[in-house]
Amino acid sequence: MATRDVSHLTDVNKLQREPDGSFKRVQSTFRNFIEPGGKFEAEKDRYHLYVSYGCPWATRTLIVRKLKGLESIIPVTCVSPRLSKDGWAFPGTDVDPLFNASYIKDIYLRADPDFSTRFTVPVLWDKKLGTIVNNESSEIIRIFNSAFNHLLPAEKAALNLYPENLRAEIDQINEWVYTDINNGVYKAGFASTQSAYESAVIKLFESLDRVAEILKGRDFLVGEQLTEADVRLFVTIIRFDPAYVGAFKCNIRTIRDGYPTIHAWLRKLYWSDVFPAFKESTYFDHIKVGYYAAPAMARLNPTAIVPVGPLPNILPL
Ligand SMILES: N[C@@H](CCC(=O)N[C@@H](CS)C(=O)NCC(=O)O)C(=O)O
Repeated sequence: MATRDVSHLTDVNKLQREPDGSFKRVQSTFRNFIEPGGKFEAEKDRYHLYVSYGCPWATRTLIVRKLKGLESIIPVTCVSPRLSKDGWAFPGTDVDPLFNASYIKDIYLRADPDFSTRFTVPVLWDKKLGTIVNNESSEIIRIFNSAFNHLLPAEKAALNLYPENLRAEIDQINEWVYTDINNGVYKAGFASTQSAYESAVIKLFESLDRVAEILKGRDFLVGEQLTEADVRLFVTIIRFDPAYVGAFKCNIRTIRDGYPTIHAWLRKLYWSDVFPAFKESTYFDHIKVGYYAAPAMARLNPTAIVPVGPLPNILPL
């Protein structure tokens, strides 16, 4: 498929920094919902999910897809763990079953030939209309949480990760967890000045202290049940010791040695028999290769050597 040259948009080494050296994430572009009577209706095998197992944002959608039992309704395809100068590529993990595309950018340019921001994962693709429904993980998990319930067995339909009575508290916690922790690790890792790095890393650890307090004597962040707030935090914390401590210099403390309450919460979710989605959506090999050995990370780790530790990647309960 002939596509225009978008190389200036796909190379993470050329990401623009703010004048003070800090990293600013671009807004996602495709922001549609799946709803009855809308342009995008819930149907089996109409939608396709593209992910990277290394990417925390994409992993949010993988976890919720499994928690809700959507595996047979929404198939998934994973890119190579090595983000290249041309962006996410196929194969490497899976072949693209829809278009045999070489890159995720090819999927975006099918939906919008003039697309001109970042070619990110996750991507929720609509096979019927041949376009992208949504490329914002926080919205894709809300879609998965509720839009397909009528096609699911009662037990899966009943699982609600964003219940009405907890929404205010979930929204509130999501806001600072996103800014200081989920995105905070990237702000530290992608900072191009000492002061931008230091302010990001200090804010990150202040917010981890705050999470540690909340999790004292509790298994979940909000209420007495699993919510999307846990999913959104989990994907960053599971990557913390294996990737962010080293690759992004988030090394004031580790989770396993410095944060007993967060560490207990993390291991309970990862090893949970009730919610196997957490363990089954975690691929430490993709995570380590993705952050340490991808061409896109060459500026941060020019040798592309992948660290052996921590061993094990996650401790038993
Ligand atoms: N807001 C997006 C962010 C997704 C995102 O930044 N994904 C990264 C991978 S971890 C990506 O695809 N980056 C490729 C690029 O920026 O070129 C979401 O949460 O869905």
